Amino acid sequence: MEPKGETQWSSIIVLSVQEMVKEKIITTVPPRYVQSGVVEDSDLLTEIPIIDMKQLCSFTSMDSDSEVQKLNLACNEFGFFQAQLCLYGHLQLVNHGVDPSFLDITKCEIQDFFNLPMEEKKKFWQQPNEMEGFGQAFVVSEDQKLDWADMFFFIVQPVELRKPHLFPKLHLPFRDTLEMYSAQVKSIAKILIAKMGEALQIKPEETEDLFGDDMLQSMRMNYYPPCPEPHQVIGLTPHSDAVALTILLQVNEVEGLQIKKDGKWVSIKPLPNAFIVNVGDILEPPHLDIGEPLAAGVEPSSIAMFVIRSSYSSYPPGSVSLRRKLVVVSRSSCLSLYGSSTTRPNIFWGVPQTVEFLAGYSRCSSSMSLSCYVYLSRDEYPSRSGVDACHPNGTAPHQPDPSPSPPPASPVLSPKFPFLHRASSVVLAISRQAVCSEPEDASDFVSTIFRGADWIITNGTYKSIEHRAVVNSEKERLSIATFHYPGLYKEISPSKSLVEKQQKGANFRSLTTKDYLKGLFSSELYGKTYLDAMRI
Ligand SMILES: O=C(O)CCC(=O)C(=O)O
Ligand SMILES: [Fe+2]
Repeated sequence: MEPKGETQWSSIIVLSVQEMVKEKIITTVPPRYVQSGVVEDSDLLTEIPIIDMKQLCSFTSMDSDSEVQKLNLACNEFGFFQAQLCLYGHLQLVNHGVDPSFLDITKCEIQDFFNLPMEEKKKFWQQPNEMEGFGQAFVVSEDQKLDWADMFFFIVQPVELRKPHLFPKLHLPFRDTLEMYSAQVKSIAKILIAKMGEALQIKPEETEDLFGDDMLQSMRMNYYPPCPEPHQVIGLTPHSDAVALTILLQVNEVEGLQIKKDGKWVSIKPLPNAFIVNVGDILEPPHLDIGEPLAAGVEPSSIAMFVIRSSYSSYPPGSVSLRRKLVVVSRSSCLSLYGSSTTRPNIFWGVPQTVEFLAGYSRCSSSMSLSCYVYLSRDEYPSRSGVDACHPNGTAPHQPDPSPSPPPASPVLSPKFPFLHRASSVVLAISRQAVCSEPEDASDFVSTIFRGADWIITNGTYKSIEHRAVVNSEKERLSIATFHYPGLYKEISPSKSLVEKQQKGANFRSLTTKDYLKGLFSSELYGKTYLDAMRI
């Protein structure tokens, strides 16, 4: 397999934060790293469920069952109120069978790797139109805020996808160490996925097929330098991992990982030599609560703002016509709601980019914002192109609203609507009222979208958790995340046996891991927006 092209993801090349901190005595944070929402101190500490791998794999069914049950129970702790099994997004893994002295060696060598002289590291730096190597990921615009971190990202498995100038060129014994680490972590991932499948009563053939020998594995080593103003920056932007399963190891003793629990950021205190396992988006459920239509005359309770960026779209231009279904709220009213607690933070406004199109519909409840996206072809919203005049400090200058034009005659998008289209940054607001103003159309519109959302493997069962990394003023922090995905050409879709069991009659979409990743890496990282964007 030709590695190039298959995994041709890219991120704009940026300077090394580690180098910047090393070379200059930095007393204030350069503007590009200053985040608009100052990172607040979190005294909250959470203990995440601990799963004992030895017990999980035990042949004594009693032990093994109870550990599988623990996996299930983890969900209740998170309080995701569904009668189904859910898995708490992060858990710690002990007794995982990886020799602690081997882990110590791995950690030391990762530290040495980041401490190589810049001349050496340059050989492994990202190249134009590449994502792998040293750098940052998800940088899609020259004005985008940057994380206070350097990373080294690369595909490890399958071997034929390794970039020739990266992994094979790593020095020894580091390369061998990583090779062994990769194999050991992969086998843990396989066991965990099999056990999750068992707990969910997914047919073993299904998980084995998806996560077989061709399973994709990548690694991301993170280096977070100390920062003179740690509350002004973010080490790693909030996100959920767009993978199936992440196995994370803290490389040094410095804490910084936080997860979002009940709407608050809480720190995780890792156990020594435990892996932190994180359920990714590919196993995450869609939220199907679409809410009640508003009664006539009732003001909309919420307006949602969304950004969708894209570098590609897979639907034929002009094939979608939803305009008649939606009334676009003026950008001024959108802005007046901007910053309210029911809308997402303002990061969306800070990134000027070319604009394609789109419309979104959302119902914001008090607890969470439910969202979905509908994409309109560019020529349906020509006047929206003013949106790219966003002001970098987080407020967008008001643009005149588009003048209404006659609604196109074509029908609401079909459930077969080709999927995966990420347009350049655009924010539109659609009021619930607007959607509800034409009840028939609205329900058609909404149900079409939500039917389409049923596509991720656990079909509404497991939960990926938003997390981030924060930094401190004293000490660098390092971690290594190993991501696991189905094979590059495997179709990601809800498990068939699970769908049958749940009798939901899901009308789900599927797409290959390759397309999924292509969409992912063409956008800025932010919270669960990628997953949300896939909910069409
Ligand atoms: O550094 C950490 O603890 C988190 C890393 C992470 O979430 C990631 O690499 O996806
Ligand atoms: Fe992550």
